[in-house]
Amino acid sequence: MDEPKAAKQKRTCNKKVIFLLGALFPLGVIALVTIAVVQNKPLPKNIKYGIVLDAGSSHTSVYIYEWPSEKENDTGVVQQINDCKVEGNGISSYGHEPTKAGLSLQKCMNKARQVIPEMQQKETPVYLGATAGMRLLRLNNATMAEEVLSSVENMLRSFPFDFQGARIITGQEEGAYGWITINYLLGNFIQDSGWFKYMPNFKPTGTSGALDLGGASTQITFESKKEIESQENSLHFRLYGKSYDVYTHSFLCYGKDQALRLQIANSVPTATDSILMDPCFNSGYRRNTSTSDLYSSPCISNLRISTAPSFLDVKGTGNYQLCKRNVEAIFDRTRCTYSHCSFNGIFQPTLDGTFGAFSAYYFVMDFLKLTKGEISLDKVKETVERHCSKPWDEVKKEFPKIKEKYLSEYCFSGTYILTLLEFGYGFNSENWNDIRFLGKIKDSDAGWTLGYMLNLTNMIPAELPYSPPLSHATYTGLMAAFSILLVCIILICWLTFRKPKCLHKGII
Ligand SMILES: Nc1nc2c(ncn2[C@@H]2O[C@H](COP(=O)(O)OP(=O)(O)OP(=O)(O)O)[C@@H](O)[C@H]2O)c(=O)[nH]1
Ligand SMILES: [Ca+2]
Repeated sequence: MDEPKAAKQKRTCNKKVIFLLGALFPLGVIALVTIAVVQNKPLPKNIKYGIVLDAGSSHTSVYIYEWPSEKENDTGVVQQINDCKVEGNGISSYGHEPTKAGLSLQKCMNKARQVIPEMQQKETPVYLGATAGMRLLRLNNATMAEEVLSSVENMLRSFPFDFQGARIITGQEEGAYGWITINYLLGNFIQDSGWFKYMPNFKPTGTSGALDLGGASTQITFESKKEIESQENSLHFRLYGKSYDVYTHSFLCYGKDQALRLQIANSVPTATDSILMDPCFNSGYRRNTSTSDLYSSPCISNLRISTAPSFLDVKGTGNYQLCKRNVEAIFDRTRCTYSHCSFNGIFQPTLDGTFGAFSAYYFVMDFLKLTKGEISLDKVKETVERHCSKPWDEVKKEFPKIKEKYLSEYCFSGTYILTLLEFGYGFNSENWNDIRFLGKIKDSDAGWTLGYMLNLTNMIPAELPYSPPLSHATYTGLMAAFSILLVCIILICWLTFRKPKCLHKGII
C-alpha cells in the first residue's frame, strides 16, 4: 500500500528539521570555541618591579621583586627574582669614609639595570632600609650616620629608577615586616580570611611567628592572644579583612656579631698576658682582636676595662658547656616589672604557635644539618657540643670552601642560638619543634625587605578585595555556552511545534 503523501511529506519535513539542527550544532560549537579562544587569549603580561636594599650591619643585599600589575592586591603574587650581595662590609662600616658607602652599591645596582627592562626602570621604586649597624653608628656618631645615608642616597639617585628614600628603620619595623614577609609567603593571611573559611572542615592555620637573627640585632615577633603589657611591644594590623594583635621586640646588641663581642668583652678580666682562652672557638683556633675595636661598639661601652691590653690573642678551647655558661652571662634574667619577661627586663607573653627562624638562625642550623625534619632539642645540643669539641684543623679540613669568618664562629653561633632560644625566649623540648628554620620560602628570601616593600607600595589591603567566584574568562565562556544552548532550545521548540510550512503549501 502506498504511503499517504501527507505522511511522506511530514517525514521529509522532519528530515529537514534534523538536518537544520545538525548544521546548527557544529555552528554553535564553533561559536563557543571561538568565544572561548578570543576571551582566553593570554593578555600581554604587565609586570611591575620593585627594588629593596637591605643595609644590614654585616653586609648589604639588593633584592628585586616582580608581580603582575593587575593582581597586585592578591596575596602571594610578589616574588623575588634576583638578589645581589654587595661586596665588602655593611654601610655602617664606612663611617670614616662615607663616599665609599655609596660606591659599594654600584655593582649590584648596575646588575639591577640589566634585570629590569629599560622601559620599566623609571617606574620601579627603590627603597633602602638600614638596620642595626646604622642604629649603632647613629648612637656613636649621628653626623657620620647622616653622611653615610646621604652617600648611599646620592648613589641610588644616580640610577634611572624611582628612588623612594634611604632610612634607618626601627627595630619594631624590622620585626613587623619580617613577620609580614613570612606569613605573606606562607599564604597564612588569605587562608585565615579567604572564602574557604566557610568550608565545613576548615581549620585556620593561624600565623607563624618570626625569629630573625642578624649581626647586630635580633627580633622576635608573634601573634599573641594574651594582653601585650608594654605599648612599645604591641602591633596591630588589619590585613585582608582580619585583625592581628602582634607582639614584637628587637634586641639591639643581641645579633650574633655583637653577642660574640659581648661574650669576649665579659671574659677580658680573665685574660693573662693578653691571652684570652675562649671556649666558644674550636681548640687550636686563634684570632687577634684589637680591644679598641672591641670597645668601639656602643653595646660594649659599659664593659670597657681601662687596664685591658691593646690586643687580645683569643685562643679557642672548644668547650660547649663553658661556652654556654659564658653566653648565658650576657642575658640578664634577674629583673622584670611585667607578668613575664624574656631577658633584660623586656616583656614577653607566653610563646604561642609556630615560628619561622631565618637569617643567621638558618645559616648556622643549615651548616649543622639541623633544618630538616623533626629534631629534638637534646639532639641539637648534642650536635653543637660535638661540633665545638672538634679541633680547628679538623674543621678546616672538613670544610675547606667555607669562609674562615663563618667557619670559625659556628661553635659560638650554635651555642648562642640555643641559649637565646631556650634561656632567652623560653623555648623548651616541648615546643622546640614549633620552630622551622627557613632560608627561602618559594624562592624568596625570608627577611623584612619584602614586607617593607608590600607596605610602602600599599600592596596589602586592609579589607579583603572583592573577587567574584568565577574568573572573567569562565564567566564569559559560561554565558556564551548557555546563550547558545538557549538559542538551540528555542529553535528546536520552534521547529518542532510550528505548523510545518511544507504542509501549508496546500497539500492537505
Ligand atoms: N654562615 C654564614 N653566615 C652568614 C652568611 N651571611 C651572613 N652571615 C652572618 O650571619 C650573621 C647575620 O647576617 P645577616 O642576617 O645578613 O645580618 P645583617 O642583616 O647584616 O645584620 P642586622 O643589621 O643585625 O640585621 C652575620 O654575623 C653574618 O656575618 C652566610 O651565608 N653564611
Ligand atoms: Ca638583617
